[in-house]
Amino acid sequence: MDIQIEKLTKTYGPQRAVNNISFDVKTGEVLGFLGPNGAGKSTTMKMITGYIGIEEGDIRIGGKSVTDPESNFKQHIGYLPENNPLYLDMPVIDYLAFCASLQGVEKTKLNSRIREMIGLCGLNREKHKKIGELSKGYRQRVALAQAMIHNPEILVLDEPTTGLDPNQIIEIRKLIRDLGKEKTVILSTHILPEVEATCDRILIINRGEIVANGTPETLRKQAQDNEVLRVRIEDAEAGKIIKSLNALDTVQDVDPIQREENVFEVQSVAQQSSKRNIFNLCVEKKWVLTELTPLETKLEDIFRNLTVN
Ligand SMILES: Nc1ncnc2c1ncn2[C@@H]1O[C@H](COP(=O)(O)OP(=O)(O)OP(=O)(O)O)[C@@H](O)[C@H]1O
Repeated sequence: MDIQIEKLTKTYGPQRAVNNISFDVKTGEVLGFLGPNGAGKSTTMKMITGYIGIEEGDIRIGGKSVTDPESNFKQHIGYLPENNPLYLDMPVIDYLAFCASLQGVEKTKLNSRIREMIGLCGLNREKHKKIGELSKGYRQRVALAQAMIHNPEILVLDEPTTGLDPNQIIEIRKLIRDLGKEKTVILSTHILPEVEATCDRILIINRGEIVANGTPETLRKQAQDNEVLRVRIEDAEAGKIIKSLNALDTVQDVDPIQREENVFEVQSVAQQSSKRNIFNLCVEKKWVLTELTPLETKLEDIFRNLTVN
């Protein structure tokens, strides 16, 4: 089920938490929502799930506006809020049964659905404990189980792996990827490797505005106007190599790498590649080229450049 966000705005007092943002999410897509603290991620997610109202703009879910009283959009959405309001006195299994009935899961399917979620979220040993007795990570698993209990077509997950141990993080990321093949998933996180591991597309939001939207590869390409190559050339003197590399038309800058003999970072002029020129130079000079690797811009750098103000 597709989601369309159009010119969405939300103001708290004098502050615009979300400022005129528009984006789409398609079925079978996992969208990673990134942004520094206070950027407006949770506010956007709360509007998508109907937790708070829309001030300006529109959200269409499966083509229908959430402002249409007949759209029943909430039944299609599973939501893991940032601070999940779990009922601490309820045993896990009763809580899931309660959530399932609230979400309208048919009575005949209730037990099998609860069993499935308990297995999927690794809650078997804890299922009879009260939620208040669970560790932080297990509470997060219960929260995930409740978000998925009614098998919704859309999942909105606000920092889904917070508090989980490394094994469970790997399992939950795999689960999100698998779910994302058929469902529409939006997840927010501060963990950049998490986005690379789970998301098809990244949206970066800063001070309520979208500052980037694309696949990790596209964002890297956009950020990297100039090719940077790591080059190792042997059987020649470093000074001569630097001089010859600098003389190539496509090369803008050459930096020798400290502590590594005859290794250089070569930056090309904008929109040009120096790979062939470097190879041909080594052939001509009879130098041995043992490394020629493009250096990628790290997602961390892209994020910092777009969000540090
Ligand atoms: N109920 C509220 N009342 C007043 N201001 C709010 C309220 N909720 C959020 N804000 C403000 O709106 C801005 C965006 O907050 P939001 O929680 O959406 O950010 P976020 O990107 O989810 O941040 P974080 O990564 O820290 O969770 C913040 O400046 C926040 O202080």
